Amino acid sequence: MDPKLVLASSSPRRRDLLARLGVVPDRIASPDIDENPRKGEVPRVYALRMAEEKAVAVVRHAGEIVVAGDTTVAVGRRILPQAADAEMQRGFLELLSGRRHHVLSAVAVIDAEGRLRSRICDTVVRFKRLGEDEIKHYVDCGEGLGKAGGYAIQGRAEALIDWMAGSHSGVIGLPLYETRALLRASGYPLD
Ligand SMILES: Cc1cn([C@H]2C[C@H](O)[C@@H](COP(=O)(O)OP(=O)(O)OP(=O)(O)O)O2)c(=O)[nH]c1=O
Repeated sequence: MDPKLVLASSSPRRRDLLARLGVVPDRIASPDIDENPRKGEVPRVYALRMAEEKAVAVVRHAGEIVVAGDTTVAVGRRILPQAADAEMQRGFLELLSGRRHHVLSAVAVIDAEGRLRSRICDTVVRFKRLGEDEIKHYVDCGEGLGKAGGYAIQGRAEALIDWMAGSHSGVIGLPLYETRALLRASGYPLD
């Protein structure tokens, strides 16, 4: 019998990204972990640790495969968390304006035997120099709230991004190339 798949995520974007692999999770569980970075923890280590801790945090029944993800926006060593309000979002966009930053997107899969595998994808994104009016309009549209770094590349932010190198799906929340590879390596039947 094919293994059951659990998506350990409260993010609707991760569910939608799995659908682009033709995958519908059998169960969705919200991981409840401490997302505070450790002192001096570098972004890529943090993102991988978050994805792995989310996968481990949800209950895995016999025969189930668990998949989790974490998307971390980093400017140098500084991690930009999810924008909690408009003020925070404005500050992030002022910081991101006219410069490159990294989006570290990690995916972790626990197979039916309990083995954990994880991969990370590092995408470089550059916003154009943003005018006050562009920042105001983007903040006012509200799509960046609750998103790492205060923006959503799958939304209106993409029109403000003049260059990127890496994985578009990774910036949104689940790098599809790495996710497909890990699900196949973990025995999930995926073409
Ligand atoms: C940079 C970026 C982030 N995001 C979102 C993806 C994630 O939902 C969120 C990053 O926070 P995460 O902590 O990765 O994910 P989450 O808290 O939303 O969900 P869970 O931990 O339960 O899986 O930001 C976008 O939707 N578009 C983007 O361009």
